[in-house]
This record gives sequence, structure tokens and C-alpha cells, in this order.
Amino acid sequence: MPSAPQVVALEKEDHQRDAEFKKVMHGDSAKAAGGVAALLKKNTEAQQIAVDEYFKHFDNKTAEGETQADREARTKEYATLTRHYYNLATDIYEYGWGQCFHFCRFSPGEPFYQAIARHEHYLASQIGIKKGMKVLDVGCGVGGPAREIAKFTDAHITGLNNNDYQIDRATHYAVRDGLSGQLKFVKGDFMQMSFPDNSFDAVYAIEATVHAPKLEGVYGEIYRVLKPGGVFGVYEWLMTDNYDNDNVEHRDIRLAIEVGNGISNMVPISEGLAAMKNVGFELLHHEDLADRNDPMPWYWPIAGELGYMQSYLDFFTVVRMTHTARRILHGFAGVLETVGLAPKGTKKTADALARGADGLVAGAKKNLFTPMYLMVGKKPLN
Ligand SMILES: CC(C)=CCC[C@@H](C)[C@H]1CC[C@H]2C3=C(CC[C@]12C)[C@@]1(C)CC[C@H](O)C[C@@H]1CC3
Repeated sequence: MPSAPQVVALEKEDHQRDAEFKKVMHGDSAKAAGGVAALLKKNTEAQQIAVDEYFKHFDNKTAEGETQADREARTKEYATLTRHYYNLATDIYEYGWGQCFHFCRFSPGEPFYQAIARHEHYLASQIGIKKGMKVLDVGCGVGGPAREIAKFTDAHITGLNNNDYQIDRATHYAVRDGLSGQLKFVKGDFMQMSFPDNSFDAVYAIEATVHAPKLEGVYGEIYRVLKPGGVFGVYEWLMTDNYDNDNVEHRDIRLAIEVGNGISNMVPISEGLAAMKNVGFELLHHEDLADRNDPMPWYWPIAGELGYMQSYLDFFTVVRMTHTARRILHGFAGVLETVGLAPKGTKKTADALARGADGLVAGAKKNLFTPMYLMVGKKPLN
């Protein structure tokens, strides 16, 4: 792997600037019924800023020509990069995948959304979330997993998120589902949390901490805000030990995953494990859940392998992820942009997501990448 920066400077937070940007770009689209309805209500000029800010890190960059300086420029602006990625991608995610922004394992006979929920229940049970506990969800997206885990455990969950639009969307859904008493969503950078030391009984992160410029930074903050004796569980995106950074094909796959998924610096499993230990966690369990030899691979929906469908209703969810549907829909997005009905950059974002999806599938098939490296760590009592 390219050597990760030893010390990462934190980006200066400006919540007022971000709230104002959100207001201009997204207006009141957070209250729209679905991803497509929300997508068509953006402010074009603001969206162009988000497109420029995000893609300046990736346009004209190739795996062959990648330099340490490129990666450092990305990690230096980790928070802006991730915030704008989600300004652009959130509605497309909701349209194409739903409100739980993560992968999962699949079991025979299990419909898509049931498998997604089971993956969340599994993590909740691994870290022992119980009724009345105060729990932190790090990088909560639009709150899909927090809503499910709140219902499953009766715990109180705080979702932390760096993207104001996702917070509005999460709050909107919590109110809709009558869960406002159990859920709250807070704006902030997970590398510099505003919570006091020792304030949560348990913490979880589902495929979110990969956006950190350095895992030790975010895990260190999680350790600080967790009560002594409390447990942290994470599904981490990591490159496996088979990844060879001297191999251009491997680098190309890694870069496709990074550009398509708003990632500044993806690292290998060894670095994830070292980060957990270095910040002080007692590692209770770690395992690559993608390695369980399940009858259906985790990536089948984004590979468009419809033969793995377990319910006819899943067809309507998964068909839009096939290459043909993506081509048609992304082409249509281009037409809508040209006639001014969709904001500029919609097609470019959707195409980057599709490139990312192809990278994820290639990475998985070559056993170079996992989106579900489970690590469970305990903060010692003293
Ligand atoms: C970015 C991180 C850390 C996690 C998100 C995981 C997944 C929810 C996304 C990863 C790739 C995404 C794609 C889509 C939806 C959300 C993901 C599966 C689409 C299927 C949305 C519809 C577009 O037309 C194609 C996208 C491909 C990638």
C-alpha cells in the first residue's frame, strides 16, 4: 500500500458554512418522498460546486500515475471530500439501494431488505446493545440502521454525521416512524467529536469509518467517548492481504473503489487491526465476514447477478443495479441534465458510482477487498 500519512491534520470545522451550503443546494428536498424526487430539486450552481470540489481529487488521475502527493491532497481535505460526495450521492443511493447504506451477507430464502436488517441486528448483538443504553452510531447516513437497531433493541441512539443533508433526511424519517424519542442526529466530524469523554455505553460504525483519513484518528475518538467497559463494533472496508500496491491492476481496482465511494485513503486489514489496538481497545473478535463461504456473495446485487434473487419482490429493487439498467438510467440522467430538469453533474456522479461498483465487484472476486471486516473491541475498565 502507499504509505499512509503518519499524522493527519484535522480539517477546520465550519458548521454554519455547511448548513448554509446545504440550504442552498438541497432546499427542502430532504422532505421529498424518495431519492429521485429529491434529486430533481437541487440548486444547479451549488451542485456544480460540490461536483468540482469532489472530482478535483480524481479527474485525470490514473492508477499508473498515482502519487503520494495525490493521496495526501485527498486526506488533507477528507471532511470536505466526504461531505460533497454525500451531497451528490445520497439521493442516488436511496433510489438504487434504500436507506441503509451498507452491504450484508445473504442467506437462502431471505429477501434483500431482511438480509440488510439481519446484518444490523448481528452487529447490535455482537456489541450487546440493550434496552435504555446510550449508543453512538458513527457515520449514520440517513439513519436506516439506527432506526432498525432502535426498534430491535429499545436503545437510545445518537447518529453522528458530517453531511447536513443526510442529517435532515435522517431526522425526517425518524419523525415519520415515530422514533424521535429514541433517536437524535448530530452534525460533526468523527475525527474531532464534540461529545464529552466516557459518554456512551456502546458505539457502532457500519461501513462509514473508511472515510477517515487515518483509522487511528476516528477509532481514538470512539475510544474516548465510550465509557470504560463499553464495547465498539465496526464493519470496516479494508483491502485484504492479497492486495499488492505494486500491481497496477490492483491499484486500479482500489482507485475505482475510492473514487466511486468518497474515500480518501483505503488501507489494508493489518492497518485496521493495528489502529484498534494502538488506541487502546482490547480486541474481543475480528473476522472477515466476506470469507464465510456463503452460498450467495455479498456483492451479487451490484454485480446484477439476478439468479441469486430470493424473492420475486427483490426483482424491483435489484434490477436497477444491473449494467443494462444503469446504462439506461444514467443516459436518461444525462438527457434530463441537458434539458435542465436534473442538475449538472448527476450523470457524472452516477457514472462514478457505477465505476466504484465495478471496482467493488472486481476487488471482491479477486479477494482483494472486503466491506465487512468485523472488529469488536472493549474499552478496558481501567
Ligand atoms: C460508500 C460506503 C462506505 C458505503 C456504501 C455502500 C453501498 C450502499 C453503496 C456502494 C456502491 C453503491 C452503488 C449504488 C447504491 C449504493 C451502493 C451499493 C447504485 C446501485 C445506485 C444506483 C446507481 O444507478 C448505480 C449505483 C452503483 C453503486
